[in-house]
Formats: sequence, C-alpha cells, structure tokens
Amino acid sequence: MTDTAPLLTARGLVREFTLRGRAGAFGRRPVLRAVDGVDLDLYPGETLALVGESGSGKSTTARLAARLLDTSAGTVEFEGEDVTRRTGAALHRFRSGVQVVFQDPYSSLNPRHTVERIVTAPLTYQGREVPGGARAFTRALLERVGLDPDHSTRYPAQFSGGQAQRIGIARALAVGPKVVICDEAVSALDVSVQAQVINLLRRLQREEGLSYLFIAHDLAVVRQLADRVAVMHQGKVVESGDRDAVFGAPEHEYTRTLLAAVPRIRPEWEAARRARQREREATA
Ligand SMILES: Nc1ncnc2c1ncn2[C@@H]1O[C@H](COP(=O)(O)OP(=O)(O)OP(=O)(O)O)[C@@H](O)[C@H]1O
Repeated sequence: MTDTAPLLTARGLVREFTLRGRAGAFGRRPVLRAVDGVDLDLYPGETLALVGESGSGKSTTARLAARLLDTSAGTVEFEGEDVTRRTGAALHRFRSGVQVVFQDPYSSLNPRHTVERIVTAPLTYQGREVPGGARAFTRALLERVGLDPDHSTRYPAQFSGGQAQRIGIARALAVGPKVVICDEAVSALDVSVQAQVINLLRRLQREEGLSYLFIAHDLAVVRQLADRVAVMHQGKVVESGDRDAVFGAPEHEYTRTLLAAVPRIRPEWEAARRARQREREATA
C-alpha cells in the first residue's frame, strides 16, 4: 500500500461539541472532544474499517472525513488536495469523489420522492446533467446494485430494508465516487440480508475499484470486508494495521477487550433465526 498515494487522508482531526448545560468557571459551557487527533489514510481500492465501542467517535470521524461536519482542528485531503475548508463548487467537486451510505436506509431516503428522483438528486444538486436522461440512468444504476430496473418510479416504503439500502448505495454511486464511506451501512439489516449487501459492496469494489471507509461496531462484518482496521477509543485511534494482524495479535489492551467482548453466535440460534427469516420471506 505504501508505494501508492492515499486517496483520502485525515491528519490530526479534532471535533469538539459544546454541550448543553450550565456554564462552568469563566462562563464556559462544557465541551466534549468526540474526535481527538485522528490520522487516517485510505488507499485506492482498499477497505479500511473503523471499529470501536459506541461513543468512541467513529461516526463523527466519518462525518468529518466526508466534510458533512466541520473540523475543530486538523485537515482532510482528497487526492492530495486540502479539502478541509472547501465550500460551494469546490465542495461539490469533493462530493463527486467521496460519498456516504448511512445506517438507516429509510430515514436517509426521502419518503416522498421516487427512486428516480432520489438517485439523480446528487447530480441535479450539483447542477450536473444526468447522463442519458433520468429514467435510463436510474434503470442502469438499479441494475448495478441488483434491483429491478422497472422499480425506478416506486417510493422507498415499497422496498424491504435490504433493497432500500441498495437504493442508498445506488445514490452514492450516481456521481461516480472513488471513495464510499459506509457509516454502519449494514448494521440495521438482518444477518442474511447483511450478507447480500456485503457481497454487493465487494462486487462493486472489484468491478469499479472503489475504496471504502467502513464504520462498523460489528467485528464479524469487519472481518469479512476489511483489508485494514483502525481501532478507536475515546476519540483516538489506539491501534491500526492489517486486519489479520489487528484481529490475530492485537497490541493494544483496548483492542483485546473489544475482541473478547464479541458475542459468539451459537450455530443453533443462527439456524433458528435463518429458518424464521425464510418463513417470513415465504409469507411476504
Ligand atoms: N452533535 C453532537 N452534539 C454533542 N455530542 C455529540 C454530537 N455528535 C456526537 N456526539 C458525541 O460524540 C461522541 C462520539 O459519538 P460518535 O457518534 O462519533 O461515536 P460512535 O463511535 O460512532 O458511536 P455509535 O456507534 O454509538 O454511533 C459521543 O459521546 C456522542 O454523544
């Protein structure tokens, strides 16, 4: 990885939130440092997973890297250019390169808009033409993510959770990004649906050379997808490296605790859960 330049780089990222509540000494309100000096490098074609317990700062880091949130300090670079303070058209150009898929597909898709309007919105928002027209463009995108192209005039509520997440992925792909930041993108899905969406992400990466910054608290999912892993604890990256090295021989005490806390799914529970899922699908 080191002989290629990283696509997306974070250096010394800091984000503080001013908390509500009574001001303390000198009239200052309490401040929470959610992200505390994070360095990250995402290389072309790889998946870098950001793991850590709830509240460790993963989502805030993702939002800073995607420029959805302003930094308190530190820089974000994309393809070697500092994008930390970009606005307007320059920010749009950055957004064409870096897209986000969020956790909850239903709340991140406008329920009153058709799929066609949803997936072409990033282009129209940026004032870009939709190549080949909205209908043909949407049909092609739906096919790419494994959905029926005839469903482009449907609304989000007419899709299952897994299908809705595929629409979220299609929307991210619409602008032709090199980086997709997946912020707990498969966490809300049932395990079997999760596996299908993970396979889709893998296929898209293979076919299109995408890079993923993959935020997840589920280490089993991370094992399936990540090339490298960065472990966050209290706003800092405490350990990072190749997936097998981090999982196989964790150096930091916190990583060992995190790995030890992974619930082992008992095979018989998983078999029963799958049977229930099949039943639900058969009666749907
Ligand atoms: N807008 C905000 N205002 C105040 N505090 C915030 C805000 N956003 C995040 N935080 C706080 O920052 C810390 C880090 O949150 P963040 O969501 O980044 O963690 P996380 O590792 O992604 O956790 P989770 O997996 O639960 O989403 C938490 O203590 C959270 O409460």
